[in-house]
Amino acid sequence: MPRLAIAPEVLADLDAFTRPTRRDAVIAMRRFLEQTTTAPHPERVRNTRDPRVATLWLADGCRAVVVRQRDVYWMLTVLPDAEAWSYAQRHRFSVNAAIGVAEVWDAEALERVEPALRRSAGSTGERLFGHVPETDLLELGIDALLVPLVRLITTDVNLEALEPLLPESQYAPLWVLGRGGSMAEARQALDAQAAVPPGEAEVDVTDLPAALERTPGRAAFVPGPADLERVLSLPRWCTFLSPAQHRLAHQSEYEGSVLVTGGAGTGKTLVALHRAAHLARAGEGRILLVTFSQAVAADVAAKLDVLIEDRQARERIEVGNAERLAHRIVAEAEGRPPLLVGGPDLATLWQEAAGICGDLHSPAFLLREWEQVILAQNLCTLQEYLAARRPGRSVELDDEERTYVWKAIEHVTGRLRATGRRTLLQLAAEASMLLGRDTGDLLGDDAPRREPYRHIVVDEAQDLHPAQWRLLRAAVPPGPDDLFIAGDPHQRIFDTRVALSTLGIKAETHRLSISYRLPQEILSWAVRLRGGGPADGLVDGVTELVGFRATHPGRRPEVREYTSPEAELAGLAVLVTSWLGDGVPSGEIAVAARTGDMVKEAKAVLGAAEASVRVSTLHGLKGLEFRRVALVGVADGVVPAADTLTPAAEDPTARAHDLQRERGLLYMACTRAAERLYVSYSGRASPFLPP
Ligand SMILES: Nc1ncnc2c1ncn2[C@@H]1O[C@H](COP(=O)(O)OP(=O)(O)OP(=O)(O)O)[C@@H](O)[C@H]1O
Repeated sequence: MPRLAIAPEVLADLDAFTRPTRRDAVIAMRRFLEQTTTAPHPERVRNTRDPRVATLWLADGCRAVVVRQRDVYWMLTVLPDAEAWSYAQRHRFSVNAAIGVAEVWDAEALERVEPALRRSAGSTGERLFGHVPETDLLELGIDALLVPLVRLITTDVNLEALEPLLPESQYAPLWVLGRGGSMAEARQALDAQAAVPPGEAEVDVTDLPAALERTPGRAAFVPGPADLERVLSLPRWCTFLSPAQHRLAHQSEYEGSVLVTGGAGTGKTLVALHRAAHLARAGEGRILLVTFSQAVAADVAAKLDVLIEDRQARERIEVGNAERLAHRIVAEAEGRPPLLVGGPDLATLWQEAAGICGDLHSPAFLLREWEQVILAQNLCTLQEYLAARRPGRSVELDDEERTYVWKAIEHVTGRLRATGRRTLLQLAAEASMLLGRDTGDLLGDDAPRREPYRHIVVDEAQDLHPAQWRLLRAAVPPGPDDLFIAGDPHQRIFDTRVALSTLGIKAETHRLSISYRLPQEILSWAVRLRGGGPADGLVDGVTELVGFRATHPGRRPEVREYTSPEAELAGLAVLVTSWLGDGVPSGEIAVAARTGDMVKEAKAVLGAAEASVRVSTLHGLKGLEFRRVALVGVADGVVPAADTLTPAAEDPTARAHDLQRERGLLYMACTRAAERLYVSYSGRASPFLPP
């Protein structure tokens, strides 16, 4: 029986055919797998660059291109007849000599660009890889046939133009070298292309079937018709991960905790979903998948339903957020749901507290001190507070001042206690103490009384507060695969700059750097907006955005200036109407603004224009993705929101952090757009917008 491996492109290719043709094509594939008498058979194509390539007739005007070796057929694409033959003639198929993965490259297109490269090389002495010895290029897995062409490349722009024509496993190390990276860095980029390391044995470049087994992102083996149906009917992200994503999600076991960082759209959520699925299938205990909000949780839960076929495994995973977990634990312990304090009441209490301090410190200063120093370190007594470090707070407080501040804060906590109310962070702190007390050494398998989870997978980890981290830490016993954490410090939208190591979470760290969501133009614009600089939190030290790149080109973001807010809103209505007119489903369009008032105005104007799409605050976009995103009111004084900034006179460090947070918020919102980004303002532009 033949063994069939499906490439990811086949899914979208089949969708391009009419429904009856698609159905016939799938029936033909099934017959091929089962080798029935009516099964299609491989037909040779004339003038191919590779003798192993053939086509399979699947339906009228619909043909698959396969590369065959021994009993394995790698199905690369499904196209109308003439296009299938042309594809078969144009491409080469090889095994990367360094890491043993299967590769496809458009040899004809490369031959066509060679004269232009030669001309450009002739007109200048410059060579991007002139200094790199041939042995190094070969060591980096560059195919010997390609080395002469690589030698002709003069600039990184030349190289980038070749990206669509080269296999990613050859492009990735070249890209690093081309930007001045060292051999070691280029080797790292190459190794990241191996989903399954080739092991000690030397790679056999003639063994394509073995290479396909090492290339799960480009070849899904379908042993039988049921597997075939499943791969063809599921969305692509369920089956095909990039090598780095695959390795992270499917490693059989990690010794302890894992942290995955990466820029926007690099697949962190996807990896978290696949890791949760992997752990659930391995079948040991309950798993909590923590997301940021209930809205995102619903989306994540629906994706898990699609990803995990086995119902028992699916039921092992609970999707929730830290607030909900804390609420449940406290409710269970106290026998009734805890009462939460409302925002206005809390604001009044902080006003009173500031009065107690003789108005030496503002309510905002006291609130920060409480959340970022006292709750963050779980300080329970004045003595502990007097002895504590106050990281991130630049205003020094001597013992006397700290005692005043403590008293003021005690006023708030005392009033809350007296009225039986709590904040969400207090609830988290309480829940982690309850878990510590109730589980303690009961976390083992012998007495799993309140042991909540065997594994916790955390997405959007950059915005969790230390109190919430302590809760998660207490909710899973330390051990192999206890915490799998994904986050991006550059997208942080709250003031929670905490390194996991300071919370006793020692995580091995990995990084994803290729964005599958953002077109290159949106990515580079957003990076300029973010400042490209480092961000702290999660990891020790800082995370840089260097090496962050996109897989595809697109349109540049459109930035529009208006003379008045009315004109800006009218412009928004025209824009969204035109997007809907382009056939973009309303669920794939998002409009957002910094303030609630602007959200209301945008809703009103879009409602009047019968352009009903999602409209939210910038915060409301977190964790989501849309084809097209319009951000309005991105003006000076609005972004950053003046009322959220600590006055520099009061605490310059806090102000700098506030500005970073606001910048991160705008960056996060901009990077939700998979296809088009529109940003508008009236008056002066936000200082965050790149020139
Ligand atoms: N290997 C891949 N191939 C194709 N598409 C991918 C791949 N990895 C991720 N994607 C797609 O890219 C998009 C972004 O993925 P995901 O939401 O997991 O990224 P993220 O890193 O969590 O993003 P963010 O931090 O910006 O929220 C999704 O549409 C996802 O399906």
